Parts: sequence; structure tokens; C-alpha cells
Amino acid sequence: MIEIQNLSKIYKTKNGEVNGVDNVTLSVEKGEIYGIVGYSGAGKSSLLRCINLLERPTSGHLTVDGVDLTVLRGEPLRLARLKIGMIFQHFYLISQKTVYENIAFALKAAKVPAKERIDRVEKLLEMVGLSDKRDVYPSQLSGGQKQRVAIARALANNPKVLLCDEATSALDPTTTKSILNLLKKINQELKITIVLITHEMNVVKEICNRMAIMQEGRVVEEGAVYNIFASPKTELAKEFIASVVSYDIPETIANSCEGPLVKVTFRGKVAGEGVISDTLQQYQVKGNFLHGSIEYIQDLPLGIFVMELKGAKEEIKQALKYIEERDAQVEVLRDGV
Ligand SMILES: Nc1ncnc2c1ncn2[C@@H]1O[C@H](COP(=O)(O)OP(=O)(O)OP(=O)(O)O)[C@@H](O)[C@H]1O
Repeated sequence: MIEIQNLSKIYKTKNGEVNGVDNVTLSVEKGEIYGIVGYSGAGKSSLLRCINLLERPTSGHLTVDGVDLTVLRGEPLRLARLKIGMIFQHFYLISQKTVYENIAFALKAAKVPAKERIDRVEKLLEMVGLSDKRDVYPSQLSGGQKQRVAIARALANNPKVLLCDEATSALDPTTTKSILNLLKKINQELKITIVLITHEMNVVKEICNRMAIMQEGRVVEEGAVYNIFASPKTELAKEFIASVVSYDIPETIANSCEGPLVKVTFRGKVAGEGVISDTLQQYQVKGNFLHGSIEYIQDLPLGIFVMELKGAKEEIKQALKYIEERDAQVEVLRDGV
């Protein structure tokens, strides 16, 4: 649905050139929810804004639904942009207009006849769960409700793609969850492809299928969210994952361990097969659990356990071999003393 090839965005400032996006290549498939994460200044907004040409890329290629947007200008570009909705952290609703008028405004701009507008706005309000707020002004709404109005407005012209710029960053955790559920519903029911940028890894874990991690304008890691959580390659990916699930053992605890410290990772249904208890039953080994959890990413379990193993060296070796044979990943974090 979105093909980005060698895309760069260079800003010219008084103090010289700044590389907002540096030679990024990635593709977003039709119907997926794609997350782009990175710290402040990584280039997320610049990249997102290039997708609908709010920023014109300095070089590179960009197609959305088969259309090369970079060659369009004027009316053809305006029409192509109608197929790309966008929502923002700070909603950007028109304060002097009611909820109804805010949404109808997007339809009016697209020259939808007045009669059709009424029906369409009613449907959109129902979709985002705000039919009862039709005639109130934005100042009378909570942050979550304002974002729902912004989502309805972004969907007004039946876009194929929805771009979300830190859409939940100004919301509390409960409201964030409800907005993420709404985005999931929109993705599934309306088959809209979603690209979101965020600095919160839990947002990506909650709803994205695939993701890219950006740093200094470049994509440093990319792939299925599950795979990145299960085996991150870069230090940056590990840092972002640690902000959601951390398996660090305090130094004092690690130092008091005599046996080897191992991290065992179970992917998918293996997580529920009781591999560790089978191992401890079959071998003369004791396991001292120091950390452990089963996370659910896109409803697929990912189990990670850190434990100290106690027993004879050979017996521990055999036990670890057995765990690996049962399709789990074993990483020895520290040898025993
Ligand atoms: N209009 C602009 N003019 C000059 N430099 C810019 C402009 N917009 C962004 N930049 C620079 O481009 C780089 C990437 O910024 P960008 O806003 O895309 O990052 P970000 O990851 O979205 O960060 P944040 O989460 O803080 O918004 C930064 O160094 C920033 O200072």
C-alpha cells in the first residue's frame, strides 16, 4: 500500500542542513498496522509527513496505493491526499464549530453534497461512539472524545490510509487503550491501512503488526513486532523493549547466584507447554526463578524466563539441551561460579 524508497528529507536552516529523514526504504502492506518508533528527533514526524506530502521529500520515491505522490501538484495532489487521513497528538479541532460541524467540514472541503453529509456524519459519529455529542463544542469534550472526533473527521472521505502522529501521547493509559481499540476496529472493519508514529513501545505492542525503529533519520531495525520483541538485534530495540518488559536482574541478586544464569525464550504455543517443569522433573537440576512473564503480542504468547540453575554441570548441560530440543531459545547470561 505504501512504498518508500531511498527517501530523504533535508531541512535547510540558518545553521546549515539538517537530515530529518536519511535514505529510508520501507514498505507497508495493505491492511496492516505499522508502527514507527524512535526517540525525540529521530525523524518519525518528518517521515510520516512525507507520506502525505505535508513535507515534500528532498529525494527518493514514494507511492501510496500505486500512485507516485511526489510527481503530483495542485488539484491531483489534493485529490490523492483525500485518500490519506491523518490524526495528531493535539487533535486540531476547530473550537468554534460543533462536533458535527468539525466532521462535516472535511466533507464540505471534498465537495460532498449537503444531503449526503448529514448521513455520513451520523454514521461516523456512531462508528467512534459519539452520537450523543453531535452538537457540543470541542471545549466540552475530554481528550479521548476529542481524538474520537478527529478520527471521525479523518475517516470522512473514506481514506485508504490513516496516519497517526503520536495520537495517544496526550492521553491517560485507560483512554489510550480505548483509542487503540478504536484504531484496531477501524483497521479490521474498514480495512484501512494504519501507520502510526510513537515513542511508546506499549502502543506498538498493543496494535501493530510490523514496526520500524528510527534513529538520526534512519531505520535501524525493522520487522514483525513479535520477532523484534522475541529477538531484538540492536541495542536501541532492546532499550525500547525494556521500557515495556524488562528482564534485568539487580546486580546484588545476580552476584549472589552460584549456578549459571539462563534466559529461556518460548515463542508461540510452546510457552504454554510446561517445558521448564518437564525439564526440572527429568533432570537433577533445580531452577531458581528470578524473572519471568508471558507477554501477548498480537494474541501470540511470548514467554521469557530468567533463572539460576543449580545442579551438577553435566546435568545442567543436558537440561539446557533438552529445553532447546523443545523449541525454546536458551541464552546463558552468566556462567556459574
Ligand atoms: N521544519 C523543520 N526545520 C528544520 N529542521 C527540522 C524541521 N522539522 C524537523 N526538523 C529536524 O529534523 C529532525 C527530525 O525531526 P522530527 O520532528 O521528524 O523527529 P521526531 O522523531 O518526530 O521527534 P519528536 O518525537 O520530538 O517530534 C530533528 O533534528 C529536527 O530538529
